[in-house]
Amino acid sequence: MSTEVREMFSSIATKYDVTNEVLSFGIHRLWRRKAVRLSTAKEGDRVLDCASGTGDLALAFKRKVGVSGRVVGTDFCPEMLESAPAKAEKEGLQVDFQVADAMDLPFAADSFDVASISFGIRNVDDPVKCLKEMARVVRPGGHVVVLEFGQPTGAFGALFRFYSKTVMPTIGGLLTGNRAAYQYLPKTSAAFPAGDKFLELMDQSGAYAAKSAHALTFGTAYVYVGTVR
Ligand SMILES: C[S@@+](CC[C@H](N)C(=O)[O-])C[C@H]1O[C@@H](n2cnc3c(N)ncnc32)[C@H](O)[C@@H]1O
Repeated sequence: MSTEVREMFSSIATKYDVTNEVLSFGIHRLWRRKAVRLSTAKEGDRVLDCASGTGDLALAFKRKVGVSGRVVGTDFCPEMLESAPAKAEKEGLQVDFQVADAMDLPFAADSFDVASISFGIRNVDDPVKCLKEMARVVRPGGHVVVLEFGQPTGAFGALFRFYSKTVMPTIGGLLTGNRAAYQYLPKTSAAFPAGDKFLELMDQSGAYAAKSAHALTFGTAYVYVGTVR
């Protein structure tokens, strides 16, 4: 499974940002800012962004923690990370990008104040193991922040399901040449635990003293925040 996921992201890596921008109408930027706010990260903090991809959330954290802070972005797909250092340099931001699996992080316990993962946890083989591993590298009292798609309900939900099942694969396919990757996205989002169900996964990890779920854009996405034991 993880090899297939890595190959899929490798195949869309160079077109990932532009496709993201088009398909989300730029809203992903607001969601990332909200995730940074909810993390309570502050100037000087050490932040690890897992499954960082092209680095957008890592860059958002670096803007927050400033020059005295440290941000590391990791991903198990080197091709996804390829454009991230140049994006950071263009903005004059110092972020360290490394290849690493979010379920087996090459960092000592308690190395970070915050660990994050955006639109990544849905793709890992074992989300509970990942939540546990992210908590391991964060100091007690620090935060793990997860940004992930949800399943909006009502009229907006119906519109979103139509959009994600028809428009997304068509536009995503045209822009990246990999229609299947943009069929995978709505399919996995529809099946992945959202809201209270995701909080149950956090409980199962046994790693969090407190947890909360914050719905974004009528539940299209959620930010989950866990306080590490
Ligand atoms: C949809 S992209 C999200 C990228 C980025 N976080 C963002 O918000 O745009 C999912 C990313 O998760 C990465 N990924 C999936 N499973 C992973 C794992 N087990 N360890 C590290 N990265 C993983 C993929 O390589 C891909 O870059």
